Amino acid sequence: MRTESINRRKNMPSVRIPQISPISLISLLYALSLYIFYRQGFISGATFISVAAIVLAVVVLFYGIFRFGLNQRFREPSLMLPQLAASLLIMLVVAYVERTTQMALVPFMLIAFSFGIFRLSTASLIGLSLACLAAYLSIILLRGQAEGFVQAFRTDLVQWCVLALTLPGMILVGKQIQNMRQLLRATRYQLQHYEEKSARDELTGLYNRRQLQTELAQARLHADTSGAPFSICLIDIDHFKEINDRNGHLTGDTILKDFSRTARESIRDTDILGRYGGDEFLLILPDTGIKGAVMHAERLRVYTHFLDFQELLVQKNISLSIGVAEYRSGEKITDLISRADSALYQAKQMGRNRVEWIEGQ
Ligand SMILES: Nc1nc2c(ncn2[C@@H]2O[C@H](COP(=O)(O)OP(=O)(O)OP(=O)(O)O)[C@@H](O)[C@H]2O)c(=O)[nH]1
Repeated sequence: MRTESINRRKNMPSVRIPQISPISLISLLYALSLYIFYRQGFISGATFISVAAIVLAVVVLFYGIFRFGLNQRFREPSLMLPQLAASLLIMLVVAYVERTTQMALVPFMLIAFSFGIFRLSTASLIGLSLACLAAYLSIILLRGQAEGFVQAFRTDLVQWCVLALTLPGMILVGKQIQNMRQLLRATRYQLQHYEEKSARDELTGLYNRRQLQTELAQARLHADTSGAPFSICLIDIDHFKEINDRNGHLTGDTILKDFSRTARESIRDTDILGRYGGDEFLLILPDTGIKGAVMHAERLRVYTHFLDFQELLVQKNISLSIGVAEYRSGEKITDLISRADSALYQAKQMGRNRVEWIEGQ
């Protein structure tokens, strides 16, 4: 079917160049900020080089993991938690070793967390926040013990309190964003579902008349731009009124469904079959001229004629009359359908159970 083939095309894997993750970028920016500390004489060259080397190693490690698809082996392939934990750990260790870098700790920590709120569960976010706060408090206390609980210790403690009050706010915002994303995803899914449903005929599951008009317009556009031919077959089940009258409307419905299923199975992936109305069906054959279309129609007619409806029908079989027409460049779709309809009328007039087409196309 057409939708399936479109979906298949849409779902084809595109060549993706692995990128550096946002968290790795934050770590690199953090290393860059340390360069400023170093240039201004706040930290030693050795510290800067060591931190830069560690950050680079972590970035390369995660890049490699994503590049070779090793992340797919994990339950959460974005590896947000380990990435975030690694980057926060580096910042905390540096803050412990070089006190002045604490200035950069809070803003970078908040930026790192802001990425986490898109991927991590609330429980993971709370856990990570508590771990960070505990580690940061330990650093402050350890340093206070070593240097004495003086003014600097109180400043650090105030900064810690501010962070402790900011992080829950951040988690709250994150939860709101996650809820909104979930709602958006559900709405998009529902919209797709309704779109798909509105294009289908309820009884047979085939495209309905409205969708067929869209498909015909697309086929016409494609033919006009590419110069490739396309043809249509207007298919009608013979004496369907009689089938209904003799076997009941419900049996008629079953025949329509069974025929639709087998017809769908007998056409190419690129062909489009829809219910044009009542017992009439329309088959669009892209890249097919009149000869090919007549062949297709004839095959479908024979195929259908040999379908065994012994358990449903007194007359055991159904037959089709089919009118075929090839698109003439620039003509209106209504004219194309009208020619197929004339051919179908001819087929009915000539005794039914046959394929006809209008000569001189
Ligand atoms: N069971 C069932 N019948 C339907 C449905 N839609 C239309 N019909 C019936 O299909 C029949 C179509 O009959 P006609 O258009 O007269 O054509 P026919 O009996 O096939 O005669 P020919 O086309 O000349 O061979 C009508 O009796 C409709 O009521 C449907 O969804 N289910």
